[in-house]
Amino acid sequence: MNTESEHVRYEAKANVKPMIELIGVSKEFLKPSGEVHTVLRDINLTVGKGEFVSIVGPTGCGKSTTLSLIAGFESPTKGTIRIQNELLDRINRLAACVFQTENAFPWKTVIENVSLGLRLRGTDKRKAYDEARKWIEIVGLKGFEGHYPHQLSGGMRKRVALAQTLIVQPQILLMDESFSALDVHTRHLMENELLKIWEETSASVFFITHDLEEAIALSDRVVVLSAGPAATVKGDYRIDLPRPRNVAEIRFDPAFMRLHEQIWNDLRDEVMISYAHSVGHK
Ligand SMILES: Nc1ncnc2c1ncn2[C@@H]1O[C@H](COP(=O)(O)OP(=O)(O)OP(=O)(O)O)[C@@H](O)[C@H]1O
Repeated sequence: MNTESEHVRYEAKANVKPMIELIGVSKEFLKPSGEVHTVLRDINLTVGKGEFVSIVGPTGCGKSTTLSLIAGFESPTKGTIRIQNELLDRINRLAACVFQTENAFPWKTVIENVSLGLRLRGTDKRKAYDEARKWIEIVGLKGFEGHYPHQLSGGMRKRVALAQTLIVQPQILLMDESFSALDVHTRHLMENELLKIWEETSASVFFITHDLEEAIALSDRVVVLSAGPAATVKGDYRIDLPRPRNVAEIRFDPAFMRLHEQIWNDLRDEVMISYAHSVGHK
């Protein structure tokens, strides 16, 4: 059951302030042949402050490119990106990324890895370690502070990656297939963990996944990108399922199934187009 304060928090989300805005964004790359390859075309997309937005779309359509643009790793060929109402024209300092691959240095222990972000920002060692211990506990790794990454399971290393990212308290969390390498059970645990942590912060999350069920279970909105080249926003769905959610159980909710059917109808067409392209190119 939702408490009253949770209810107010999620009601308020309907009119949240924009944190990330992509306005008429296109992205082109030059092929080695010199030909222009348009990956994204005229993307209009807003992620509100504290909002959890997932993006789904056929393989190769431009999801990671969209994330790179928001992170400021790449700049748009056309259009603008605004972060908290300011034009983004450099690395996005409010954002932190969690990728599919792990971020931990193998020669550093868990606490050294987790505290690193703060140390690099100039925090003294004792304070950084105190803060790291707190985040290690939050992600369920208390007792493993002195372990090296190779002494941990894949799921535990993913927890280290989350703690490494969350310790700097980013206002924007960019996640690219972050849990896709995990077995289903560990994945659900991590997803629930992520929701719990996110609910305690006001971070805006931009989450890339191939898994529509994961997108619906986690998000406030699911955005469908069309098949590339020149992918654009095909659908933008509000997921008004109650919170807090248990990602494993919410899938049995009839409202979840209705949303799944509706979004899948949109996504399936794009997956088929993308598949036809890939077969055509073989
Ligand atoms: N730096 C680059 N230079 C040239 N082409 C690029 C570059 N980055 C991405 N691309 C191309 O842009 C397209 C979209 O790639 P992107 O990785 O964004 O897709 P995606 O939707 O994240 O893919 P997947 O679902 O397979 O992870 C691909 O055709 C890719 O080859």
